[in-house]
Amino acid sequence: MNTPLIPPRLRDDCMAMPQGVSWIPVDQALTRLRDGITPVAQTETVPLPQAGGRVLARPAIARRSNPPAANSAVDGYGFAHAATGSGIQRLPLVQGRAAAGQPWPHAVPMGHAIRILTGAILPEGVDTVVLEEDCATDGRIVAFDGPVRRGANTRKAGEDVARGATALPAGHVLRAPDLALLAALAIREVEVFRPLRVAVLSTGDEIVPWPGQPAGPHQIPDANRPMLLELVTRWGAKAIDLGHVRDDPAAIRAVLDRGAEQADVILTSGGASAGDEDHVSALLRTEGRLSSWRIALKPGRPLAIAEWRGVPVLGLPGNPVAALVCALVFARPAILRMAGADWPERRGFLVPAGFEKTKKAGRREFLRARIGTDGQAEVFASEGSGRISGLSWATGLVELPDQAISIRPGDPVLFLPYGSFGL
Ligand SMILES: Nc1nc2c(c(=O)[nH]1)N[C@H]1C(S)=C(S)[C@@H](COP(=O)(O)OP(=O)(O)OC[C@H]3O[C@@H](n4cnc5c(N)ncnc54)[C@H](O)[C@@H]3O)O[C@H]1N2
Ligand code: MOO
Repeated sequence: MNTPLIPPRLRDDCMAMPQGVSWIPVDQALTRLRDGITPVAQTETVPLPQAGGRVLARPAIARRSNPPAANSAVDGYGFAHAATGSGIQRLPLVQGRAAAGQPWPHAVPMGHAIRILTGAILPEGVDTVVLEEDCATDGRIVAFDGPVRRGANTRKAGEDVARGATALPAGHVLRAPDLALLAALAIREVEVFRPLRVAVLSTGDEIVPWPGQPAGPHQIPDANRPMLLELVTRWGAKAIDLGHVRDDPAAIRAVLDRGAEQADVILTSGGASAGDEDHVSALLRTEGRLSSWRIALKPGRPLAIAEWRGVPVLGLPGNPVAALVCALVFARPAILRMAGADWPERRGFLVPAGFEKTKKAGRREFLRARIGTDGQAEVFASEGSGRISGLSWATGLVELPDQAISIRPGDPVLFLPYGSFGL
């Protein structure tokens, strides 16, 4: 007699795991990922104007001080403090002037003053400057109300950075303000790590590559690939577009091989979970080295962290929302660290929740969010992982801790602006 089939109790929760199987907490998966990373070793020297977005391979050492010499912080009149006191001061003016780029080459006699402009090197005999707005003058004498503070309105040589000091450490990603700093310190070129090569690949029989034929009703345009290529480019990597492959293990294997030859890291999307056509995770498990899979994360639980022919692979879930969240939370720190930068921790700030939510304990959740005019975090109306419009609606993510179970309006929640992920 046939035994009747007995299904498990209906839970309708894709985070509910079979007996004995546990989800890997996000922090543990991130630690494993970080520990498995070997940063690129090759470096190159590039001229400063081309160094934006690159990662310093050596500390940047100041070749000159900033400022190089003591100078005036304002337009005014300079003199030796020792010759002044309390009450109205009247000092004869030296007939000349010290301006930025036009230093006064003589000494200013004790008890005299000189017209001086912002940025001008303090002439010999000058250690203090009084603002022109605080002075009266007839061109021969300058008068002001004392006492003035010794050294007022002046900047000391090297008060910002002294020659020989470390201006920026190795591992620093150069941004626009850093180029200003290094230029000021006469650093004309920098040694940086070579750009990381990141290959991006989409999978799925339903996916129509872009640019491609018009999509039929059973097909959808490839939304993940343009997103991921743009992200990795923004993160300073050289993006390698491996295109789109069908749900065919042989074809996916061949493209992963190509990726492992051409790139330092491979990002795939789709086929990460455990369905009949989820070949990416299956291949990574059987022929690669899968280190983490099934992460206690929503969205993005099927994220696969693995190696293919020695090259790290992040098998991102196909749902675009999950693909973005996994890219920001996992791929970004991995890519930056591999590129030689410090491992970036997620940085956000606490804001009052402008929403109410219950969640299961034991999973990290990321919600599409933005800050409303009241300063509270609003979340997108749907948590559906295919609702791509919410990604554009949002200006960041709210991260809910593993153990949180209920969030009420006004509770502090962590808001991670897109900008904190380099978007
Ligand atoms: N029985 C279960 N089914 C699913 C589970 C589960 O635990 N049990 N997990 C769900 C979750 S969560 C996600 S996320 C998806 C992830 O699955 P895959 O990584 O295997 O992704 P696919 O099945 O290939 O695609 C999912 C979804 O995303 C669309 N997609 C895929 N690639 C793209 C692309 N490049 N651009 C735009 N959209 C894309 C695809 O058409 C599917 O609709 O699995 C759930 N299922
Ligand atoms: O969690 Mo899936 O990763 O919903 O999109």
